[in-house]
Amino acid sequence: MIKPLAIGMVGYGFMARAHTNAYKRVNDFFPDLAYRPVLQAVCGRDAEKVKAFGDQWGYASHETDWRSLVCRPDIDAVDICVPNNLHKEIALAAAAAGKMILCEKPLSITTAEGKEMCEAVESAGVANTVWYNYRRIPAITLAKQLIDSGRLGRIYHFRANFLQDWTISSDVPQGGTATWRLDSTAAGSGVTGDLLSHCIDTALWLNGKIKDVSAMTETFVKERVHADTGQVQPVGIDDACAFLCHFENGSLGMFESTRYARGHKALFTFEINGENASIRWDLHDLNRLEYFEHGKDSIVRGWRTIHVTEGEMPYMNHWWVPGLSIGYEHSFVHQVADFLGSLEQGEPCQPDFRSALQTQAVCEAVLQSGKTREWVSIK
Ligand SMILES: NC(=O)C1=CN([C@@H]2O[C@H](COP(=O)(O)OP(=O)(O)OC[C@H]3O[C@@H](n4cnc5c(N)ncnc54)[C@H](OP(=O)(O)O)[C@@H]3O)[C@@H](O)[C@H]2O)C=CC1
Ligand SMILES: O=C1CO[C@H](CO)[C@@H](O)[C@@H]1O
Repeated sequence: MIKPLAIGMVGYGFMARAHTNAYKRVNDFFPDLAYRPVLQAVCGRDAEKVKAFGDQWGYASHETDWRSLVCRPDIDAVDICVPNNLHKEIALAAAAAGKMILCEKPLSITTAEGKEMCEAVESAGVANTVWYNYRRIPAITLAKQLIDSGRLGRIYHFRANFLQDWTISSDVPQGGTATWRLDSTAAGSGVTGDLLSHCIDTALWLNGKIKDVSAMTETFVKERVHADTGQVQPVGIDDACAFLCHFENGSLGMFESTRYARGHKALFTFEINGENASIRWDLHDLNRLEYFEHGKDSIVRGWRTIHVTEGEMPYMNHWWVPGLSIGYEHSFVHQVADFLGSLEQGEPCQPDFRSALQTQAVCEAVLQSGKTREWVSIK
């Protein structure tokens, strides 16, 4: 008998849509799972909008205060899809109420807060995961398999970018419901926590721990109108960030992110250079992995494209016939499938809070180094 898992969704914005879609799709494409998500309740402060979302997507009820939602006895798992400054408080309350937690990234605003969140879920013994969903794009999961199988040999370089251009205009306000990412109180940081956190999570997963970082951060537009107060206020987030790092395996890392790269909306790319082979990937072409293997005869050696659409490739036997592509939204379906699978196995679903804390520590060190202009070790 399949067991119901009652979801309490906090937030009804971009990620709430992506996650709800995943909860609705997962059992049809992963029919062997022992659990079935049930859309029990959704929460947001605007009663009319949250009700409309709940009705559209099929939630059984709605709430306007997350404190009521996390205490409801008919909720098994709380999904945190709200601005970053709310993650900690909601997670602590949910853990205290004995709920499983699926928390959006970044885990927290600071590493100290992240530690509290880890301690809370660990002492409550509740299942937990953080939505670093890009790991579950099949091409990235395949890259992990290729690296772990030793095909690349010793790794020398890991470089990653996450580029956007949506904040170039100084007319974009900070704060408010649509632009909370520019308000340091709500977001914690700018591109470091919002975008580089994805690159860092991917890097830690593929290439192991980072020892130290040296960063450069910039805030190009120094003042913006605050959407809530209408006042012009200083901007406290990083608009752009680039950092160098040493990985524990001896390789060097180079990372860059900005919201001022005209022409780029979501250019997430990475490249890994090993002694025997290199890999590169681009979110714009997410079903392909570029691969170069030095061992091939030199007359046929060269970069080749692996189409990650074959049944034996990660997750792909759950979708269409070989050769047909999947998209961004499937990474969330995969994360839900893995979370439900991990409940059955009694295993953590990675990245769990403890693992995501590593990403948080790197983000914090990057921001510190951006201020001090010194190398900072990761604690
Ligand atoms: N994994 C990924 O790739 C991505 C992750 N994210 C992360 O997801 C999180 C949410 O981002 P996103 O979905 O884009 O945000 P949105 O701005 O689209 O939605 C935020 C939601 O939070 C609700 N909200 C805000 N304050 C409260 C509150 N006090 N109580 C209850 N609900 C509240 C808002 O509704 P109302 O105003 O009515 O309260 C709104 O529904 C962030 O942490 C972000 O970093 C975002 C995008 C992609
Ligand atoms: O992956 C992502 C894409 O961009 C969003 C912002 O525009 C991020 O919040 C998100 O984590």
